[in-house]
Amino acid sequence: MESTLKLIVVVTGKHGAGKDFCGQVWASTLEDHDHDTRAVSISDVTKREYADATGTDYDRLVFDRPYKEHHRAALTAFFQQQVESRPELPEEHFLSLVAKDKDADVLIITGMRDEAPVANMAHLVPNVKVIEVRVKASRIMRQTVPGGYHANVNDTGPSDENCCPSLVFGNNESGVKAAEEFARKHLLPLVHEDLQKLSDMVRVVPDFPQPGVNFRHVLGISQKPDGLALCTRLLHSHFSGSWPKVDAVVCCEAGGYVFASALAMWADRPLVLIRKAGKLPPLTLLTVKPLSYISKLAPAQDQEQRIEVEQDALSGVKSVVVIDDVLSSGETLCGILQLLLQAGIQAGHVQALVVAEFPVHRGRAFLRQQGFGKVDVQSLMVFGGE
Ligand SMILES: O=P(O)(O)OC[C@H]1O[C@H](OP(=O)(O)OP(=O)(O)O)[C@H](O)[C@@H]1O
Ligand SMILES: Nc1ncnc2[nH]cnc12
Repeated sequence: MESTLKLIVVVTGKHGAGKDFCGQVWASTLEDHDHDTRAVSISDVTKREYADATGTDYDRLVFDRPYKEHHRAALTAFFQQQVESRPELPEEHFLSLVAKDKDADVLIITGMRDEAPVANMAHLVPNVKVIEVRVKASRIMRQTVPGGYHANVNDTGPSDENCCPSLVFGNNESGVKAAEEFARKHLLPLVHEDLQKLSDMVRVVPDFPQPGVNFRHVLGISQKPDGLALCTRLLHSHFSGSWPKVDAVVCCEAGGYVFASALAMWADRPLVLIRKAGKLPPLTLLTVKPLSYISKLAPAQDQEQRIEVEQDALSGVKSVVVIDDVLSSGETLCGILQLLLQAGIQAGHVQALVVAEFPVHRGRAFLRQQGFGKVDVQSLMVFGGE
């Protein structure tokens, strides 16, 4: 599908948190900065089908809050029933929205019920960056929204159990101003032209390492004039956490070393190096992992790898950022996370930042399956797998 879309923002949060309000404000802030932005609700598709099936008024379901509240439980049951008979329906709804607004720069989607929208949907639009922004508001605040929080409404909202939103917006203060400020600070950088500049530095090599693969030479950025400096600056500024709270920058040989070393120096944080087994002196922690997606395609070799980290390098370390050049199948990041876990560092204290992600290989879904969904994973660029 030919598309100009660069960014899809999926807005999640509890009932009455102000998701639609935020979506509208963020869209107009991005518009003010010349990014063609559309804010749409994925539940409108279901509302239309529900209205057709039950003879209810579609316009009132969308615009009349009390009317919508009255039908909320029945609408939810209707959607659940539909999904039971057609499990692929959420993906179909997502793709139909994207197809409608494929000529925009940014699409802001509210109303999605998926637990982990980035892990579950991003592979469907592999050239577009997809992020989840969770809107959080106190119960008091949610009660002030017209037609907002009702004690009898299922209030669980999205769970933090095995997933981590890309960003969180606290919708508690001065309404429009705070939401505008959030869009300027956190969303505008995601469509900044510097990312395109970085992407232009990635050489595409057809039929490498196998016929049919378009290899993206992400590591080659560091061989371009100013490439490493640009990439380091972007990694530093795109990190959504707080650098002073990071105890160490963790990386695995070989690709990760280049970008992690430069970033660790820039952020003034110590490095922790993971190497293939047998290279680091004892005492070490060890794990066995399958090869990365791209290494599996290289000429015959073992299908497994043993990787190690020095125990001492992680002693006293509580919170880390993992840096890698690429995330594709997630095998490498999973191996790193297993080593960190052995050292007592839980997923909730790890953030991962990669230069390029290949969502078609479903790395995020794999990490969730392995129990690492709580790790906050961010990527500067995304590439399709063609
Ligand atoms: O998500 P995955 O499928 O694991 O792919 C990502 C990994 O692939 C590459 O490493 P590779 O293992 O090929 O080794 P290298 O860095 O030594 O080239 C890259 O440096 C990442 O670490
Ligand atoms: N096409 C590709 N180029 C470089 N690294 C990759 N990892 C997975 N797919 C890749």
